[in-house]
Amino acid sequence: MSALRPGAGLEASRVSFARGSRLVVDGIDITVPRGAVGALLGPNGAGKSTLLHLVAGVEAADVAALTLDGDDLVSLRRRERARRIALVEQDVQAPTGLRADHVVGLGRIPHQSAWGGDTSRDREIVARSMLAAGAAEFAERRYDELSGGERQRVNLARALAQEPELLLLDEPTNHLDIRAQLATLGLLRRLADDGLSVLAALHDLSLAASYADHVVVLANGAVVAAGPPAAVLTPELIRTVWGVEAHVLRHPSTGRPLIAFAERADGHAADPPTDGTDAAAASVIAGPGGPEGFAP
Ligand SMILES: Nc1ncnc2c1ncn2[C@@H]1O[C@H](COP(=O)(O)OP(=O)(O)OP(=O)(O)O)[C@@H](O)[C@H]1O
Repeated sequence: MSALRPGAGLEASRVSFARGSRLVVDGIDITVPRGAVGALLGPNGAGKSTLLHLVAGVEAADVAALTLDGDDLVSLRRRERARRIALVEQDVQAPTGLRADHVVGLGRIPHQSAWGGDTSRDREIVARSMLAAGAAEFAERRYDELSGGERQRVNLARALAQEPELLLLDEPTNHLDIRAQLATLGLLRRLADDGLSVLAALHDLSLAASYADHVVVLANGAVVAAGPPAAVLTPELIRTVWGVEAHVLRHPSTGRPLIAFAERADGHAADPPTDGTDAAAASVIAGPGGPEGFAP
């Protein structure tokens, strides 16, 4: 990794945004240092997608101080911002009939001149991005005929093709089978290790704890906790924010938090485990060091 200057990465402060009279993002401060993976957690409607949109510039914050590597994002021209920040959204509209590799090629637009068209370098980056995101096998298929998980991989490839400094992802594991989830988060981890800043909204607390350096928990548009996963993801916090009972175990190989929910089928909280055996019954996930990529 290259030497970092102070303030490298994303620094967002006092980010606020109202829809009508309702403040849906309420004075949020968030930092994602260069080379770090940050996970944005919180219940439905907490404001995660809205915050990602505000950072990406899809919507304009009412109030915000946003810098990327010390540069003011708010005053940056749209094209420059698109060169430096990529957003993987949950639902992407693409023109009907477009091939998957052409959708990925859209990620090159901020780097191209108006009359230049695709260069061999653009095509090489598209192919490399599709391979990294596990989407190479769909390259010639129509995007609108792909499954949800296949489209999700193409969306990630498109963002990688943008060659951003900051990668924002809204539930990037949505629709993905477990192998693809682990491959995606492993890929994000490796990209961050190479210097990318990553901020992903996630619902799976154990996956977030396995791959993120830092988690930020939102509720009602505000940050309720932030810090290393092991410090933040406590049973008390999970009960307060999500209203569910959980046991926080240790991943047997990584030592990172592993969340086992303690809700019984009748809707009542289960009794806490009496020994460590419940840990084995919890869904054990591979942390960094698990599957290396999409190839079987
Ligand atoms: N287009 C919209 N018009 C009006 N309200 C909206 C719109 N989009 C989002 N909201 C509201 O803003 C709040 C924050 O929504 P947001 O999508 O950011 O939450 P989220 O944390 O991403 O939720 P989820 O986990 O369900 O994706 C919610 O109360 C939501 O209903």
